[in-house]
Amino acid sequence: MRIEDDVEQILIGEGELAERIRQLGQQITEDYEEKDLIVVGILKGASLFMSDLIRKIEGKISIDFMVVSSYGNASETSGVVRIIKDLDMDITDKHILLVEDIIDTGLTLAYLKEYLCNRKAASVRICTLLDKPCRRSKPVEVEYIGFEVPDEFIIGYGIDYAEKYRNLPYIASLKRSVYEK
Ligand SMILES: O=P(O)(O)OC[C@H]1O[C@H](OP(=O)(O)OP(=O)(O)O)[C@H](O)[C@@H]1O
Ligand code: HPA
Ligand SMILES: [Mg+2]
Repeated sequence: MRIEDDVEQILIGEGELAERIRQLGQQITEDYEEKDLIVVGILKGASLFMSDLIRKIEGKISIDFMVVSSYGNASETSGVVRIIKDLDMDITDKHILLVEDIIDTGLTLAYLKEYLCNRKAASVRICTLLDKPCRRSKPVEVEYIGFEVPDEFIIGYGIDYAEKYRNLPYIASLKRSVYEK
């Protein structure tokens, strides 16, 4: 079976992604002018978005990564946010921008925001490529949003189902028959 056979619908194409990421980069550049900024990518999902976004941010930023997981191979959250790799850097008095691929229930980002605020960062803001607001169970403030997506299981551009489909260059919905069997 080809990977495309599991795609229900392409929701956001490559061109649209590139243009929105350019706009986000410009906005972040303006908002953090003269500030000591660490951009933190949340792996694995944000890997592609992070690498494209930071190339659209001007200025002397630093980058770091965390590896966090709560979905595993399932299509619903386990409810437990596991930190598999923590930050390498000391974030005391630094401005932190968390970069995520998708906010769904809000559990992951609410947990991470509190976790980093407790480490005495100067500020912690969130930039997510996708927002699925209809599924939110944990409210969390998000400063930068790329696109809103419907209540479908999303794949592509870094986002997986059971560790597959991250390599699709666009954002798509996954056929129900794939995750409901
Ligand atoms: O708002 P929530 O319901 O918490 O869902 C969002 C989180 O779920 C996904 O991570 P996942 O646990 O699948 O890890 P991954 O990035 O390695 O795929 C996604 O990358 C977000 O981090
Ligand atoms: O729709 C989704 N797709 C993949 N991973 C996710 N994690 C939260 N929501 C999703
Ligand atoms: Mg995942």
